[in-house]
Amino acid sequence: MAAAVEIQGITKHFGAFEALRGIDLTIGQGEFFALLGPNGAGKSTLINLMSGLLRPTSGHIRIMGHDVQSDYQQARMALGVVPQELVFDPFFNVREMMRFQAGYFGCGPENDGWIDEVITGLGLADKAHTNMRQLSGGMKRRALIAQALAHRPPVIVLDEPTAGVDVELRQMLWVFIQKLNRQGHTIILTTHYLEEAETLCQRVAMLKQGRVVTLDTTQQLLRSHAAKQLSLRVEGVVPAHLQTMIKQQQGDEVIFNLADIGQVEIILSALRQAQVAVLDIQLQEVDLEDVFLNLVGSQGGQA
Ligand SMILES: Nc1ncnc2c1ncn2[C@@H]1O[C@H](COP(=O)(O)OP(=O)(O)OP(=O)(O)O)[C@@H](O)[C@H]1O
Repeated sequence: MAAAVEIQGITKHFGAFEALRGIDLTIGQGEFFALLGPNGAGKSTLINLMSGLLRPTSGHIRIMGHDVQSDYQQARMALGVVPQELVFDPFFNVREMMRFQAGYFGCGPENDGWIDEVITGLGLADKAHTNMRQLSGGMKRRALIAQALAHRPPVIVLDEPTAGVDVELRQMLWVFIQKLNRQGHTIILTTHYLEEAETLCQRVAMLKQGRVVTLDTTQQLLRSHAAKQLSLRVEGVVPAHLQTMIKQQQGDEVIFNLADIGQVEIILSALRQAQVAVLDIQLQEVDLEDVFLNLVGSQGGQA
């Protein structure tokens, strides 16, 4: 698979602080890729390096084969970044803003069909002639997504695109982005909604303190981090030899990590022998959130 994004030996220091400590990552063309990590892990810094807003301390990034520093114009044209913050030009309406943005990347009237497709796909059709400053917060968010897509970039980066947006926009955005992905666009997503990454993304990189701590397919990550969990309500003290399998214990509720389904019988018979009564049983699938917390912890960022 040809590379959409190649990140080689990237470090980024802010003074003495090392925000990125050597990132190597290749994202293939047509992938739907998740970049995950706790607050401060370095996701936005990496995205700002990809878009050329920041310069790396060392290393190289290429977008669709174009070096972000030595071939900035081509690299930037290949990339559409939906930023976290709502920053917009208050003087344009939605369509004008998109035309202006596309024009900045050298697109002319031939691009208008695409602009209409994006406006419709994001549910902005009846707001196309509304001035940006008159849009509600949710509509502004849609318009900013549209703006990032205006020049039809092959690589699309979505930095927390659904933070604080309503369910309707979230669903509409994902239907549209999945359609673009099927058409061949590469999608890179950072999100705190891990179920989104689990549903949408084929591969996941997890960042912690400026390093990639895990890089794998979503399926493999879920498979390799204990396929299931057994949640029990018990009366009595769980025997010591089962303690290493316990993921969490609160009051009478105990959650066990299962490496395989055969361990259910082992746990239940050990409890029976120890005369611990089982009041309730639930078998649960592990989700990406469990994997994430296992690997990076909730305090995985850097102070
Ligand atoms: N301009 C800057 N000057 C100094 N430190 C910075 C600067 N930009 C980012 N940092 C630091 O670099 C680290 C990584 O920040 P970054 O914003 O990339 O994290 P993040 O993973 O995107 O976090 P979040 O999920 O909160 O958006 C943080 O500790 C942050 O404080």
